Amino acid sequence: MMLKTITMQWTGDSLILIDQRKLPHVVENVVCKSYEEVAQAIKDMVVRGAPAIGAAAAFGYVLGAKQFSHLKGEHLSKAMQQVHDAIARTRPTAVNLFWALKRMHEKFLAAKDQDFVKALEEEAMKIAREDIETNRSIGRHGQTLLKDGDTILTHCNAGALATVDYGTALGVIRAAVENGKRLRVYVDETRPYLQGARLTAWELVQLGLETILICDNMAGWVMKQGKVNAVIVGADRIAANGDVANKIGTYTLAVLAKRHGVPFYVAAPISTIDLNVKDGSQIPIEERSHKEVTHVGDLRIAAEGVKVYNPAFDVTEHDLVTAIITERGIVRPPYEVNLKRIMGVEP
Ligand SMILES: CSC[C@@H](O)[C@@H](O)C(=O)COP(=O)(O)O
Repeated sequence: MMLKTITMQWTGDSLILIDQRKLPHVVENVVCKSYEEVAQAIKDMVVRGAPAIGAAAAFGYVLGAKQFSHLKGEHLSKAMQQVHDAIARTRPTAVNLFWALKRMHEKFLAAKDQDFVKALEEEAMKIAREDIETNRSIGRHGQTLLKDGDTILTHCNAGALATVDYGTALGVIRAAVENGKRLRVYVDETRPYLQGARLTAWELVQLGLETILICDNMAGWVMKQGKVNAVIVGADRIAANGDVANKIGTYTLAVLAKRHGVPFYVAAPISTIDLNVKDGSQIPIEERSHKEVTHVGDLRIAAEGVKVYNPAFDVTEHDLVTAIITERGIVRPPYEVNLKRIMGVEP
């Protein structure tokens, strides 16, 4: 069983990840041969973006199963729980990580006495292939919201690199272009980790789109000048009421979009919706290293001794979200009812 995309390759006994920390200057891979190495790669952001983290976690779980395949009964169950927990501890906000691990763990529990490694590998491949299909479908639905000549603003990276392939927010843009619409895209640099400048700009330029990089604090002025027709972002977790956790700075953009009458769209798979979380206040927000703020790359830019606050995500309240684009269609308010409906859960 093999899989090869820009973001990841599954060879059967290793997960090869493009090292997103080094892009766009260096295109280099990190080879993971154990679940511990996959967990470290997620934690260190070799691989990042909610759907990509989910798929990588699933393959990490398979590697764990291979490492412990000599065990039986209780010993095996304990070891697989340990694999699950080690990968789950890496990053707290993107629910796709927990969604994929739950799916893998349930498969393991159901497979038990059969060839569980084979069953798990099949499940991980299914998660990865489904993700590609899902993103294409998000694109098909989302592109209907855009028209020829539109200018889009996006934040962070919700492209092929943040998924197994194709992307969510960038998937919508790609699908529109594939449908013959000419688009221009403003890309927020996305301080402090610079996913926009380093990853999204790289992807869009390769796709041949007119791509304009701006600093995050320019978005308001660009909107005020009437240069933006729609904002499209991805999501790390969507609460039952439609509140959206996404990369820090997303909330600011949503407020600005409201102020300027610009539609604010969130493109995300159903696996990003967490009905167990009532509203955004219950979503855990990851705080990352102070060095991401005090430094650009390895260059220190802030005074020694300064205090730092570095939340990696924020929550945009549902009333600021014009629509949520999923693989099953476009969801509009009231989200409380319509998200459940699209997920096939009784409201
Ligand atoms: C399709 S990716 C959606 C989100 O995961 C993305 O916008 C984002 O916030 C990524 O954050 P990151 O910290 O780079 O993993």
